Amino acid sequence: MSQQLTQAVPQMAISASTQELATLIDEHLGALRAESPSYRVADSPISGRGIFALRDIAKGELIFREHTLLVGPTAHRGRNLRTCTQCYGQPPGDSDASALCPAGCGLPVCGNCASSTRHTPECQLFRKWQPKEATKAGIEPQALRILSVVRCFFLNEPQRKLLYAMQANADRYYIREVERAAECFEQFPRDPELLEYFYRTVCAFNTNAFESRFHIDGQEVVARALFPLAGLLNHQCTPNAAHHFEDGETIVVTATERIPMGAEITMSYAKLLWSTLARKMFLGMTKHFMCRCPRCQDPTMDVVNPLSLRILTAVRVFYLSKEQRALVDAMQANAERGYRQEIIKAAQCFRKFPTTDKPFMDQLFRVVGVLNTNAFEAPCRVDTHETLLRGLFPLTAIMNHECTPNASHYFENGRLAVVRAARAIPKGGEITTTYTKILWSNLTRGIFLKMTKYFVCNCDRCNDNSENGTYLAALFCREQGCKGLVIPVQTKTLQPDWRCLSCENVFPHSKMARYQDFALNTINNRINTCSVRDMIHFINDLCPRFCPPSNYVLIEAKLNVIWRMTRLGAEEYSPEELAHKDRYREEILAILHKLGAGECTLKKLINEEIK
Ligand SMILES: C[S@@+](CC[C@H](N)C(=O)[O-])C[C@H]1O[C@@H](n2cnc3c(N)ncnc32)[C@H](O)[C@@H]1O
Repeated sequence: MSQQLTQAVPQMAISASTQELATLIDEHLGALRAESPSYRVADSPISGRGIFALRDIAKGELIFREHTLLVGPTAHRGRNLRTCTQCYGQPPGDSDASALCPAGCGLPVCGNCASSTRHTPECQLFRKWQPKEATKAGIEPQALRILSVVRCFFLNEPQRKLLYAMQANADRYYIREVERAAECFEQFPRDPELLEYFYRTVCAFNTNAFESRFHIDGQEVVARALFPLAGLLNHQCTPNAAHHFEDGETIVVTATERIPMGAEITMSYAKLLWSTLARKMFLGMTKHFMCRCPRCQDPTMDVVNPLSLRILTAVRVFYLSKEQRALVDAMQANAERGYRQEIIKAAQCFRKFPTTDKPFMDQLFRVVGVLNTNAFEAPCRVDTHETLLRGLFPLTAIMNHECTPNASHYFENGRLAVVRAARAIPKGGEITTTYTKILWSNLTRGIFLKMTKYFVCNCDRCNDNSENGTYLAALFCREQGCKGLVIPVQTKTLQPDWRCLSCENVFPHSKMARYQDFALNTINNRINTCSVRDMIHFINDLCPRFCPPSNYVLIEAKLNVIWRMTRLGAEEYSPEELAHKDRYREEILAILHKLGAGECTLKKLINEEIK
């Protein structure tokens, strides 16, 4: 494939602002700046500024190494948030609460880093803003559950008395349970006295009943049950007793710690791991009280809040030197209003976030724009603890995108980016990297770039609908009896027509997009649920019925098998399975070769896997 973007350009254009940026980057690199670098920052014909070869660069040659300018936790919901925000190791203990800074800033930090000079200013700032708690309450929906209330009619006299002695919060919402049930019957009793009894009972139920979970023949059953003694236990967010159900009719209450004589035995009505805010909302709305236990009074005992954690990287800009801040200011920030949400949502996690300070907020909005346009997610490992960092590497980020780029980058422990030539780069050629996965098809990359990076790529690969004969987008023809390959016709649109290479029939994009989605979902579902062994069978025997072997989704599935088998070790697999893995690897290397990817990161990873 001819590489139009990387052809030598005779004269490099360098505007004053680009020169200023280049100088700032040199200072940022410090000792990592080579004495006579093989590249320079200049104005790019692709977009804005880019990096260009100052001399011929050989394939595989190191182009530069760069440390982060700004780095912090990615703080993705659902990932392990219990990571020290300074050293990225795992704080001791096994709960989120034990990982949080004892001073109350709401950030997870290990014992060593809690008093470090790096944490102190961040801690002071977050405390000044007064962290609230993690948001999002899980409030249980009210269902129509009148049967258990009706059963009270069948209680004997002492049992009824006991029921009447139980607390019954008078909530109109509870009463609606009776009203909604009444609507289901033609002849629901309207006798005021009986209705009054119903209302009282439904309130007692809602105030005291448990949802007991137990198993019958392997099936989980949820029942609504009244246990008057257990119902007497008051709530504490960190209680001294726990309960479980032996079956729908027996509750067992156990002390979780030594309870001294005379002390009140408590249980939790809310889930132990819920945040303070979630617990408050649940208790307030469903149990009608405000808890005042020590945990509710002390937000530092709460779980790690991903929203306030994520803006840490942006906040760290305030601790950079004047020159470093100038470098951040000189970086591109795509004007995507959605990026601001990150700051707005985080601000809501603090009682005193300076939202009315416009210059401060504008600065944060700009920084978060810079981060979203330029930052990388780089894996980092401390001992056995693995995490993803969000790092700003200004020089690495200046590289423009090309779908089969001439340079590859990787990270050393989250804080050092290394950029190498994947192919020979002629003097004056722009040095490019890829923002997408290299094996994705033209359309998939196009949609990803448009939706997340806000541009349309115009590289040679994007303009070749066969992608150098790899046919990564190809699907089977929808015409009966024809098993030909169908590929997109036009290249500069995200909704092309598709044509069969055998029967030449043309299909609308909507039809082929549905087919591609079906293949993607079917294969990805298997990846998520199948063992490696079953996956190999699925790829070899079932996929060929509905997905051409060149399709990128199938190629990615083979890559997934390779990584999973590598992780578990060869001894786990039969010689036949290992032979399939070798075949998949050769197929993928052949595709990379066809694409002209050279010594790209994926090839490097696959070759390292062989070792
Ligand atoms: C990380 S920045 C790259 C450096 C940028 N050119 C600059 O001047 O700072 C990413 C942005 O560069 C632009 N860009 C990068 N590669 C591009 C390409 N192949 N075609 C069009 N725009 C591109 C897009 O605006 C993208 O959001």
